[in-house]
Amino acid sequence: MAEECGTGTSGRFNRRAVKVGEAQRLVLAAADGLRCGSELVPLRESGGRRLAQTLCASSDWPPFARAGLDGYAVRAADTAQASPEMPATLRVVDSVAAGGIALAAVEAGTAARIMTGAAVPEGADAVVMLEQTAEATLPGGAAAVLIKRAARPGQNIAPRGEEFRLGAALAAPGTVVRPGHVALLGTFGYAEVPVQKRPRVAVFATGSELLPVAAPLAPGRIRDSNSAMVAAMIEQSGAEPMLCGALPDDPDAVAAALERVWDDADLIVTTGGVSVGDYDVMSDIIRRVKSGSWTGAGHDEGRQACRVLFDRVAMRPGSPTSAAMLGDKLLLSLSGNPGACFVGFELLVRPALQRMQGVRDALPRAVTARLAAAVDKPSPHDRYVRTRLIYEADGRIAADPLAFSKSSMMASIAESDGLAVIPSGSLGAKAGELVEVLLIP
Ligand SMILES: Nc1nc2c(c(=O)[nH]1)N[C@H]1C(S)=C(S)[C@@H](COP(=O)(O)OP(=O)(O)OC[C@H]3O[C@@H](n4cnc5c(N)ncnc54)[C@H](O)[C@@H]3O)O[C@H]1N2
Ligand code: MOO
Ligand SMILES: [Mg+2]
Repeated sequence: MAEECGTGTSGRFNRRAVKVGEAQRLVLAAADGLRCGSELVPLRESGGRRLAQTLCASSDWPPFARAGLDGYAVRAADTAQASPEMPATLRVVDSVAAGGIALAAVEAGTAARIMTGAAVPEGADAVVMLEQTAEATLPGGAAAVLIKRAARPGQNIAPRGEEFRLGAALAAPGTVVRPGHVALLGTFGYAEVPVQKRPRVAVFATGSELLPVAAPLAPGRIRDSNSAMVAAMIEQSGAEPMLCGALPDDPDAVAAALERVWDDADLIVTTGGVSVGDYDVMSDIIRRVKSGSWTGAGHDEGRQACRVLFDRVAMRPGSPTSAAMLGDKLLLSLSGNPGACFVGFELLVRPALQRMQGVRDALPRAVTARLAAAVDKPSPHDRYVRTRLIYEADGRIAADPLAFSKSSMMASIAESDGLAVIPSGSLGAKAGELVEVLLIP
């Protein structure tokens, strides 16, 4: 079937590996042109989304000077000489609950009973907690309060604008909305929140050996686990997966399937079929792109315009990972081997999705860690080894390379929270060596 794709075997082995950093630069530059725009969502649905613009305080916060506890609003000067033996006696002119407004100002010799969160009445400059007061009655029957200790001006009052001034920035574009942001946005009246639209990502597995997850195993066949894994990673990146199932090893069927999702997808991710084998169908598509046309005759010209970004990356696992622009769509073709598919996603797809959501700093974050065990496999390319990070008591980090970490293996994927970068050319790395570890969310 691969021979029918138009280019035969010529060019099959003619693939120049680009460095990982170069592949990331190419993908991020492409993703910059794939911004998905913004939308308004109700505040309660904004958690986990990325802000589309800087959001600002719509008032001072707090919006009025308010009591920090239950007590009496007083003029500090009236209490300057107060002591347990000689308390200051103040006439109580009002009682203010949170949400209420005092009808009377606090003038010399008076106080207002006040509850936590209530607006401090005019004239008062301190609040004395209930526990430091006693109720009394003045000759003539008016209510009074005894203050047993001098109050400091400003005590137990949150002044207007203490936390935020009107117009202060609350969060920058690209910020992931966390529960604390939701609280701020609610406080400032953002019933709807402008967030980045979720990129829609079409996911195709390729390989005639693949069975749906629900199917029983059959001789020589395996279930398509990459689609579900990639969909989970897409969701974790704030985007929306469109699962398109498994495609047979037939380039025309693949081209037709890519065209079917064209209008709905912002990005297309495929897994499998990128190496040099007879049935490696995505390599056929990439070779068609190289030769200038991937759709076949009679198709939309805009879709035909196409360009290969790279068809090999200097990394292990995932060296055959390929990328192309098909018209204005970005195609990222990951290896079929689950370990390589996972690493390819972390290094290339997640950064692309972040950038499409307005994140400048889209590449994986890295820490320096000490290898807990040797990785003694030499490699012509930088090797990204699935590891478990151990945060030690002295603040140092150890990286424990996981077993069953071959490209074709899955057991280590679930357990890994980092990719230790073992530089190319070496004999690997010894236990105790310091290495860079890319963090996996
Ligand atoms: N002669 C050479 N052979 C291979 C080379 C090479 O350079 N020369 N590269 C090897 C490397 S490195 C990798 S990585 C793989 C890449 O393979 P493909 O991306 O072409 O993937 P497939 O051939 O389709 O499948 C490989 C493997 O993964 C299984 N697979 C595929 N899709 C899924 C899926 N959706 N869910 C679970 N498992 C999947 C598939 O059955 C195969 O076992 O090529 C090496 N070969
Ligand atoms: O580069 Mo492949 O992904 O090692 O197995
Ligand atoms: Mg293959």
